[in-house]
Amino acid sequence: MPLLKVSDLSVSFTQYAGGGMKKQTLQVIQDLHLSIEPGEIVAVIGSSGSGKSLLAHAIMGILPSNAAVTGKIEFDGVPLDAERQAALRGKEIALVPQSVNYLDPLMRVGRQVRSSAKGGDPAAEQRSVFERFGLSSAVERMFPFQLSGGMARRVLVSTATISGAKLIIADEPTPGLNPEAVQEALSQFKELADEGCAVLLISHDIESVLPIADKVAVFYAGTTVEVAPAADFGGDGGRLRHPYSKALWKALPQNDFMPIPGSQPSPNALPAGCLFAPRCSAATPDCTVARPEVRVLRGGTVRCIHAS
Ligand SMILES: Nc1ncnc2c1ncn2[C@@H]1O[C@H](COP(=O)(O)OP(=O)(O)OP(=O)(O)O)[C@@H](O)[C@H]1O
Ligand code: NI
Repeated sequence: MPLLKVSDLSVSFTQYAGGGMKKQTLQVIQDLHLSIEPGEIVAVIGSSGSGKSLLAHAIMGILPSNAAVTGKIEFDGVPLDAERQAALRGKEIALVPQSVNYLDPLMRVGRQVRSSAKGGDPAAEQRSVFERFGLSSAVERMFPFQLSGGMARRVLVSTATISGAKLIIADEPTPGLNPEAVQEALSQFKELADEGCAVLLISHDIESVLPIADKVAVFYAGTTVEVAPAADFGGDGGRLRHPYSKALWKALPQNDFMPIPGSQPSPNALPAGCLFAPRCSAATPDCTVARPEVRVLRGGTVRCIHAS
């Protein structure tokens, strides 16, 4: 049984445009599906604005109050409603945020990390988790502004680890880190997965996450166009199922370095049929009729009527 199962998730925001007279709906996530098993690392890949962070916030239950959510999120086989989200947040489900701005600027970091401990001896647990992630005991007494980027990231990972969470959601955990620090950060997530934790790893950078990911979910304009075993990202991309995943793969410098023409549609101007059709070289008139359903194909899933 998956630890987390997201089905048909949609998120929209209502905004008032044109001097507050006109109401517009921004459809930011549509019919999104995703599941993750204990011990598994699922990488969520997609360009800026594709809905990656909003998915994380929807699972955590921290979307802004003007967001309307439909669909189903289940954790451990039980629906994850607002009450359960509040009860599990920071305990069974932990977020490793992108930025140190999520730390309390006025509290020493040791104390912040200890406040997430679930065991009986928070001080001992905090020391052991700091040791595990190479943070000296002096760091305990520092304030967030005194930390380097790499130290701050280790503090954030320490907080998630000490909580003993079953699901860790890491939102772009490696921005601005040098390549060695990126590898170090990713190996820490791999260790947590090896200990049985499910890890949802959000990233722009498909290459760096591939070595540790089990599955890759490719996001486009607020939906999952493909979920593939990580091993399918290889060679000329021929094992991939969706034209967008293939195009992403081919766009990498070490592959064809071919950019994808056009741009991702904005949430207030989504095309009627397949969201990728306007940019797809394989699109036919059928593609513009309706949103393609999710299909299971060769051990993955795809939303494309032509995929085979
Ligand atoms: N509070 C909000 N109100 C209206 N629109 C929003 C709100 N928050 C996010 N959006 C829009 O939702 C879409 C998805 O945003 P999201 O932050 O999930 O993207 P992302 O994939 O995480 O991008 P990035 O890689 O840049 O972090 C974007 O078009 C964004 O502008
Ligand atoms: Ni984001």
